[in-house]
Amino acid sequence: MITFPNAKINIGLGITEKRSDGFHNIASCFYPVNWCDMLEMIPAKTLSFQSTGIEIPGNPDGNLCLKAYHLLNEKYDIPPVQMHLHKIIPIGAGLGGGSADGAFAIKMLNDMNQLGLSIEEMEGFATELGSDCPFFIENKPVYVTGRGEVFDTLDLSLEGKYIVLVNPNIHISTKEAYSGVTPTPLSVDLKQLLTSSINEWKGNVVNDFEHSLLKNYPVIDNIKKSLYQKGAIYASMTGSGSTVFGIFDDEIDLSNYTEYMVWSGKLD
Ligand SMILES: C[C@](O)(CO)[C@H](O)COP(=O)(O)OP(=O)(O)OC[C@H]1O[C@@H](n2ccc(N)nc2=O)[C@H](O)[C@@H]1O
Ligand SMILES: Nc1ncnc2c1ncn2[C@@H]1O[C@H](COP(=O)(O)OP(=O)(O)OP(=O)(O)O)[C@@H](O)[C@H]1O
Repeated sequence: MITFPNAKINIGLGITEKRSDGFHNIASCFYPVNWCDMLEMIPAKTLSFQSTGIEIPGNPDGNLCLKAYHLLNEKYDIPPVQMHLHKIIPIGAGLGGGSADGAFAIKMLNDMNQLGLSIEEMEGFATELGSDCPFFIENKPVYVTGRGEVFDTLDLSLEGKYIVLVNPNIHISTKEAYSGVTPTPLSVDLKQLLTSSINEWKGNVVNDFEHSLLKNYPVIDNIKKSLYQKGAIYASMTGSGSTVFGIFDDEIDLSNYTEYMVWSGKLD
């Protein structure tokens, strides 16, 4: 079985409160984009994992695909699989790529072994893997609060809009990025803003990580400015960086981003 775990962007990201468990409460819109990894699992005699494509830092035993397997195996004693991840989504990039791999692994193992898990049960397992993981179970635009696992429907469709994602090859650690932010309650009704016209977003829909990170990494700031110069209706850093996205009505010329990792396409 093969699947294509996709990235997400954060449209607006309020970091509202530091929690007693060390995490932060956030408020954001998570929106799927089709920049994808490839994940294959086939039944095997022993459990194994290999990855190709972009090199993944750290020990392969800590890969979220394997962690997903162990999580389900603990409870359901599932047979071994051979896993192959072809990594394409930039890492430490605010795109939730690792989280998508973990969540898709849960969904694949559920299907392959006919575990019959509900969406809520899979989201519960995904939350154990990471804060961004549960979103990728349903994988549709939502308004998110809590640590990233509380979902509220959002009447927002950007279908047909053209999106450009530019990653300046900088790896930003999520933990460090959170430690550089002072949590503040939302000063606007983010959910309402998101469901108003996209033309209202510029300057109003804010990612709280930008304040510190755009100062520390001028290249991120410059990419954001260049996307606006190219006519973006809205541009922002996603998650804890370092990727910046711009939303446009039509395709744009990408020739001045050749030194970066870039993905563009229409939103679903
Ligand atoms: C920045 C976002 O991508 C926005 O969607 C997410 O909040 C990050 O989610 P993630 O990469 O899945 O992060 P996790 O693997 O759960 O946590 C990594 C570290 O980030 C910090 N962290 C993460 C999520 C959160 N809501 N509050 C936090 O403070 C914690 O220090 C945690 O130890
Ligand atoms: N499947 C995976 N893909 C990428 N990184 C993984 C994966 N599994 C585990 N990791 C570990 O997670 C670290 C990256 O986590 P990090 O949260 O910074 O990035 P991310 O998962 O690409 O998404 P984001 O930047 O949005 O948080 C890597 O350095 C690696 O050690």
